[in-house]
Amino acid sequence: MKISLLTIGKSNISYVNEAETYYLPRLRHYTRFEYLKQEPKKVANADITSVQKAEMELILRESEGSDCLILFDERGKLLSSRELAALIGQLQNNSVRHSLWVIGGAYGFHSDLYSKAKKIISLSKLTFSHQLVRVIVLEQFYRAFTILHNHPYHHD
Ligand SMILES: C[S@@+](CC[C@H](N)C(=O)[O-])C[C@H]1O[C@@H](n2cnc3c(N)ncnc32)[C@H](O)[C@@H]1O
Repeated sequence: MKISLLTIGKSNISYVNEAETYYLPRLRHYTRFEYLKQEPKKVANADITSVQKAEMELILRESEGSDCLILFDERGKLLSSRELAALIGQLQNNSVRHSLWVIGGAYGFHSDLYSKAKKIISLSKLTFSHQLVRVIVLEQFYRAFTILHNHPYHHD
């Protein structure tokens, strides 16, 4: 299964760049992994809902080529690392060809987007910056694949 991770928002933070340099080759050792970075939408005289709507349209356009849309959102379902690994394994076993996982921008997702997603995953009850979530998700994807391949990285 190809995994695409779509991120929305600017990021020139060195710890994010370092995490990308560290985890992307490790992840690509296990799977076809596409990392898509989109700039936040600029809308004239923008209110938050208009920005969310423009970003939802962008996400839905990206999702046209995939067969499973998954959102990261603090209001979603909390998963352990083993449960995340199990979800990836389940998608692979269900012959999902291409899953698109999305980290929202500074304002989060438009309310209409939630019903279009197959899963909504929370990484914590805390709200993190979109930059920090990139680091967490890259590490958790890597951890998930080491779990699926019984490689000694995850210990519980
Ligand atoms: C700064 S947060 C969005 C802001 C927040 N929704 C709000 O109402 O202000 C940016 C993105 O990071 C991701 N995110 C932040 N905290 C998260 C968490 N605990 N679990 C999963 N995703 C999270 C989500 O994709 C979110 O859209």
